[in-house]
Amino acid sequence: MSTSIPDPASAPAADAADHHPSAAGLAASAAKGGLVDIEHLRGDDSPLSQEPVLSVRDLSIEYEVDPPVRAVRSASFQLRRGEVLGLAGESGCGKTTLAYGLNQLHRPPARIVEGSVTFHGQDGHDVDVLGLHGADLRAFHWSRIAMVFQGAMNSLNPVISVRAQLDDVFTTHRPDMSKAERLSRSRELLDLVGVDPDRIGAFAHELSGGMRQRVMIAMALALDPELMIMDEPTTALDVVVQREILQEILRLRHELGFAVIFITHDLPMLLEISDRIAVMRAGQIVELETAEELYFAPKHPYTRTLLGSFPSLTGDAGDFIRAGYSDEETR
Ligand SMILES: Nc1ncnc2c1ncn2[C@@H]1O[C@H](COP(=O)(O)OP(=O)(O)OP(=O)(O)O)[C@@H](O)[C@H]1O
Repeated sequence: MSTSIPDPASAPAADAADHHPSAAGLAASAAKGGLVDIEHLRGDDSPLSQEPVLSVRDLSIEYEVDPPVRAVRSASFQLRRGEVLGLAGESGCGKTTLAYGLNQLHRPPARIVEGSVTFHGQDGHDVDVLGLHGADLRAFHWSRIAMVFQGAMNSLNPVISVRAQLDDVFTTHRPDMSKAERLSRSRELLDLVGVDPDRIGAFAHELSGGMRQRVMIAMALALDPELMIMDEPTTALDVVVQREILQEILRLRHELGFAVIFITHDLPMLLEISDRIAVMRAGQIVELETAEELYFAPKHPYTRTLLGSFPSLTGDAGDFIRAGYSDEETR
């Protein structure tokens, strides 16, 4: 059964802001309590447009094991150009399977059972993502949709330098670039993600975890993708580095205009960084709303349960997001 997802065009972010305290207000109050101590960087001049970059329709994915596991069930949503869409839900609800499947990065025993994924390129052409194969699919990865996953920083090759690894992305996907252009673009990318370009000759073991993850983000950005899928990209990092990298990601999407699908267990964090949040339960998207709507007026009982499972969001223990608002406003 198809999940009913509100049409993004009929639920603009501004609507929520009209009825509830602003996102910036959420952040300010969060900052006071300090538990989700990240700056709210979406800002009022978010690059969010109404134009879609990705349309997912009735996507179902199954693990062909005995008995089969239907990990994603008729997921439908539309992602807008420049939007940060948070994907929330308890462990095992299908977030990672969805993220890999919609990008055709899933591996057996996972199989796409039904559905469609359409990428709406900035060049005006639509791409049937699930119809891509071989060289076309490889070209599509990185250049249109890039992925950064939790262990990404550990997948940097330990025996070759950062320079060689960035170089590799360009020689594979942009064979016309000269050596000088590759070097200059690589240095520029490191600078963009907050790594000193002079570290370009470093090997992975010479870099901290945070720096390695930044290098992975630089690699993901190398070919100017229009969408970044980030699966727990900061979970393995300490809280301070996590916060710095989140700020960097949001600054970059603001500067470069790519959309982000951001997966994490950390609902308070998603409330801070996302334009909209999709809540998944047992393979289904049960609610998709602006962060404000989701927090102040959750519709699905599971969303309320999920919010309730973070005492800092709803209870007396943390009381940080509510700080500054009366109980009436947050009920
Ligand atoms: N290789 C596999 N074979 C069989 N079942 C699998 C496999 N990988 C995942 N699953 C099942 O698919 C479902 C969705 O898993 P998935 O990893 O996508 O969830 P998730 O929400 O990303 O979880 P987490 O937050 O813990 O990463 C779970 O029931 C999981 O047990």
